[in-house]
Amino acid sequence: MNLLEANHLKKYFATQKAVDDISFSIEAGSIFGLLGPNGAGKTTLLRMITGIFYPDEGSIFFEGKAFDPTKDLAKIGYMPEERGLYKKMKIGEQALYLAQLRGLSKSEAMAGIKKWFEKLEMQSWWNKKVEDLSKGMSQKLQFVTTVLHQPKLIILDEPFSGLDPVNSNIIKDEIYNLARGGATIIFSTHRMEQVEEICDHIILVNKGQKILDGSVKNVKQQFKQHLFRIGFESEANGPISSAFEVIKNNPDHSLTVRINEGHSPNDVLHHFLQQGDSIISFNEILPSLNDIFIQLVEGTAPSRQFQRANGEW
Ligand SMILES: Nc1ncnc2c1ncn2[C@@H]1O[C@H](COP(=O)(O)OP(=O)(O)OP(=O)(O)O)[C@@H](O)[C@H]1O
Repeated sequence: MNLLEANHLKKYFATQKAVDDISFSIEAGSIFGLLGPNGAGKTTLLRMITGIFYPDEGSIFFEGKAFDPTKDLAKIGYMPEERGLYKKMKIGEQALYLAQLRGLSKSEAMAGIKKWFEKLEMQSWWNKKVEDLSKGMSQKLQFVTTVLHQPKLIILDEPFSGLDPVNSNIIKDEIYNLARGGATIIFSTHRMEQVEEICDHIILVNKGQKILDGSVKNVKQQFKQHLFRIGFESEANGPISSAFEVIKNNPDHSLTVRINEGHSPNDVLHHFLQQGDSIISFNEILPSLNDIFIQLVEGTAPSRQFQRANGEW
């Protein structure tokens, strides 16, 4: 079941087509990556999903019904890229205030804050002011205030910016836990390695248009270049065949090969076995999301790691 469906959304600012006919759907309980370069239209899309902007055209459905910000916003937690915390307010009071603003009673809010502050080791922060927190600490506070009211849809714009690796992992685990508990997550970022690790499904937007939509697995399959890395016990005897092209002879007795059209991985294995080579590993090399992103957004060739550097492989 889809928690959210966006149909042909358009938002123009004067002549700037910030979002130009974008449609997508988000399955309930999934982690959905909204990707795109600077100025692509991500924030504008998120602002429409959170009722900050009305679309010029198109429609949004939330839980199968036309999106109604007055009713549905209580079920959404949005952590925008520009953080909105009151600098002079104490941390505990602020969390309490924001939770009540999102519909929790004081006792529900207190219980939630206690649970989250313990989980994220923030208990000693209660009487500190926001202005006394580091960037990473205020990021954690913002995360807590986003999820405290147990929203069905959690929208996180660059949630790891400013976090050290330990805190990034803690927040990442909590994102998984929230999804496992049934929440749906929209995750907007430029950091492709995090997307690859966390997201089930992605869309890539560029210049206001959607240019890619699919599961992380399918997208990587779609852009694969038939590259394989074959490990040998000792140097391969006969690395010449019409079935493949050697892209790189690696120092660890392995070859990176590209399989030629009309041939299969079995043909490659067959060739080396016939040559009497002892194969110890055989792995497909799929492009990283970073490669795919750069290829689609910049129009450059993929798999930079396999491009010639100074004429050498
Ligand atoms: N309120 C606005 N008024 C005029 N133009 C706007 C407004 N908001 C966004 N834009 C323009 O719309 C386009 C998309 O902007 P948006 O903020 O949605 O991009 P983004 O993908 O979130 O970028 P970033 O990754 O840099 O945050 C940009 O060209 C931007 O200048």
